[in-house]
Amino acid sequence: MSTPLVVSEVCKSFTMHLRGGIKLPVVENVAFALRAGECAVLGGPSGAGKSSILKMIYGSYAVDSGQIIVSHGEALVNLANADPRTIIAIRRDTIGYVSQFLRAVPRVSARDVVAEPLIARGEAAETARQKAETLLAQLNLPERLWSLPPATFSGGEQQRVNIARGFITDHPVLLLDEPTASLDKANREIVIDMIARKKEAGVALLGIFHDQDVRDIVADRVIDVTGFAPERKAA
Ligand SMILES: Nc1ncnc2c1ncn2[C@@H]1O[C@H](COP(=O)(O)OP(=O)(O)OP(=O)(O)O)[C@@H](O)[C@H]1O
Repeated sequence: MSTPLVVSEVCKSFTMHLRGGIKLPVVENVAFALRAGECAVLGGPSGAGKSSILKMIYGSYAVDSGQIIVSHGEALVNLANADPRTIIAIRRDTIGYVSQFLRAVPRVSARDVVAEPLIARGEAAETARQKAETLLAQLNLPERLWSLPPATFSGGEQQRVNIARGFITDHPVLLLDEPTASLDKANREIVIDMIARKKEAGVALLGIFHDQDVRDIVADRVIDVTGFAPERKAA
């Protein structure tokens, strides 16, 4: 079984420039590997560093030290020191990310927001839009909303657009930050089903799910982030 992501010895602290430059360590020596076809879940209390770990893997947060090795096409790339162009290419082709909140682009329809990652990978616009519609229908987003910009949608509607956008490509690694937080039970079950299908397709998923029921269903294993707490190491 392939291992598309290996995290080792990753440390992260935040420097508070407005507080005299003090350093707040968040996680130390983060280490785990993600296998194709599994869904691992980051566990631990609020503030333990779960979102920070996802953001480092997506290249949104810088890494202080350590390695995040991702299989990108034929190459192995260390995301911890990758240049911005490489990070953009990895986001286009290798690592997908569903955040908790949709960053809505003004005047772009929900259909096009969802289709955009496929078009960026070279898919014909019409094919991408059709696939977007299929996903939006699957997620029960009313058809009358498809041609509207999502800025005025409800929280749950925006989240479904976000999920469709994250799931439309066949990225080998998919990061999920609370993808079901604003959804009702019926739509949560649809997303659980979509996660299962990604696993069957060999995608490696890493998620944060505060909803215990969802977590119990989707998680093949839980990575306890408290094990990477700086305080514990010092003790
Ligand atoms: N951009 C930032 N600047 C400064 N501190 C930050 C930043 N992002 C996160 N932190 C701090 O890092 C710590 C870990 O935050 P993080 O969001 O990763 O935790 P979490 O486990 O995902 O929490 P939650 O379950 O509440 O979402 C917190 O103390 C938080 O205040």
